[in-house]
Amino acid sequence: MRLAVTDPGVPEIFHSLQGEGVSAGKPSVFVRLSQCNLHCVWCDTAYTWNFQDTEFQHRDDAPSAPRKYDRAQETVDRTVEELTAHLLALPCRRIIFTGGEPLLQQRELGELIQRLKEVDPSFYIEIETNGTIKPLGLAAELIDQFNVSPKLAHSGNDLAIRFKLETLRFYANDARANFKIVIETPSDLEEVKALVAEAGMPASRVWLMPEGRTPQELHQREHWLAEACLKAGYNFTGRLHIHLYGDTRGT
Ligand SMILES: Nc1nc2[nH]cc(C(=O)O)c2c(=O)[nH]1
Ligand code: SF4
Ligand SMILES: [Mg+2]
Repeated sequence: MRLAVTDPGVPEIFHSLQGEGVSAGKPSVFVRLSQCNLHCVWCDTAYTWNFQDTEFQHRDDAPSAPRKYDRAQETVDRTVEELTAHLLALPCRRIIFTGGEPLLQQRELGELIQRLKEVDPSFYIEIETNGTIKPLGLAAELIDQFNVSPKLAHSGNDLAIRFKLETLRFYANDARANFKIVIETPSDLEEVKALVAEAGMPASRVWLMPEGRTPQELHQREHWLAEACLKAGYNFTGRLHIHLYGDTRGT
């Protein structure tokens, strides 16, 4: 499987508190897989996809110098066997596969989860996914919780690649899925309401989260977003890890 790295050659696997959404505050092991099928302008893990041979644009780009990452330096490959051994040795059974988009590697991911649960059925598996890819096979069967984060227009992705109605309806009909939508401005609320209605997401399984990669940016949005959640009946989530550690790999 292809993973992101904290340092060249070191896979980004780390023990931290889940910072976002329904399980916020829970001790977890994160496994960050490389590669994404979307290219959000504000993505905080652009080192999983914004490689030198691509044309993608990101907010961090300087006008004449796009911020691009070296694919070889930013990725590392590990077999399912190696990852199984690595995760079994860690003192935490809540595993969160994130990325990038982890379902791009769902066949191997399913095998990895199967091996983990064979050894220890108490493993609890969350996945952070952008909601454009349906889980299949072992992944569909064995993932305990889908944290689905559909992207709005402000992400900069074309509608055709970021919005897959049938896939969102699939998640809306699966009680293991909850939705975590990144919000930038109060005007995003109308887009959220239309999305929630069209996909049939129950409001009780919808979390709104401020966009921000610094405590200051988050703070600016938290107050009006909390009010908006109260008014519309959605859940609110901050980004605990940004307040605790800043925008740092491996946290
Ligand atoms: N602590 C912590 N919580 C997180 N929840 C979702 C994360 C992600 O990057 O997907 C994340 C992350 O990177 N760190
Ligand atoms: S879907 Fe997630 S990982 Fe992919 S570009 Fe958007 S924010 Fe980044
Ligand atoms: Mg993150």
